[in-house]
Amino acid sequence: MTILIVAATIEEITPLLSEFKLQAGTNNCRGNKIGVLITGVGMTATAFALGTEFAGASYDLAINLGIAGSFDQSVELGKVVRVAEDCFAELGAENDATFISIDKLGFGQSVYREKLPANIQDFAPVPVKSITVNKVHGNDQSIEQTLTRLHPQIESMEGAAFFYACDKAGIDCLQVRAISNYVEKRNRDNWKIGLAVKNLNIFATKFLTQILH
Ligand SMILES: O=C(O)c1cccc(C(=O)CC[C@H]2O[C@@H](n3cnc4c(=O)[nH]cnc43)[C@H](O)[C@@H]2O)c1
Repeated sequence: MTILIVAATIEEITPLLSEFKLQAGTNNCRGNKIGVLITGVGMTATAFALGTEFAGASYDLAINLGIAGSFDQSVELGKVVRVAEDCFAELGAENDATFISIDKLGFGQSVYREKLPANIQDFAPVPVKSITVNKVHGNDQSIEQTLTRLHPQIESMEGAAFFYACDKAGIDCLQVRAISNYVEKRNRDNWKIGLAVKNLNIFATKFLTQILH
């Protein structure tokens, strides 16, 4: 099996890389080709890195691992979720108080979905609906407007770009994120990045162990 592991920063997947003795670039692991791609934070960096990668190599499955913010404050920090659907939340035009999506403008598609191979559906975590943003929400009014318009459960800065690139390249894709913070007025003291990274890597290690046999 050929797998590409994609993360914005190396810190988010360091425990996984250590466990499987993987490095950024191409690795041979138990007879499987495993690529590790560190894209940098944000949609532009992700799209460029994946476009470059997919131009030179094909994979059976690409996995995006990262942390994310949860709009729902009843979700425990550290929880691991699977992004079934992601959306370029800001791609479109403002018309005074209303927002016109890229779909409605007729210039493209804002929503992309995971594409799971049949054999991994049984052990994937709970599915959620995510949005991808250039500007992390940190204002009560804009959070309320986004919740009303898109009904997201979580947000990240890369997910939709990951799905977009996989869709264009025709590669199966899975996005798994652990909740590091709530989407609220910015308060870094409340973030639990260490816990989210730990839980994300526990999941990813089990997952990779299962699919590599
Ligand atoms: O210090 C800040 O205000 C700040 C704002 C945005 C992101 C960060 C990070 O350090 C993490 C970047 C990384 O994590 C993902 N992430 C985590 N939480 C969120 C969120 O609430 N909204 C959007 N993205 C989030 C993101 O995908 C980045 O890769 C610090």
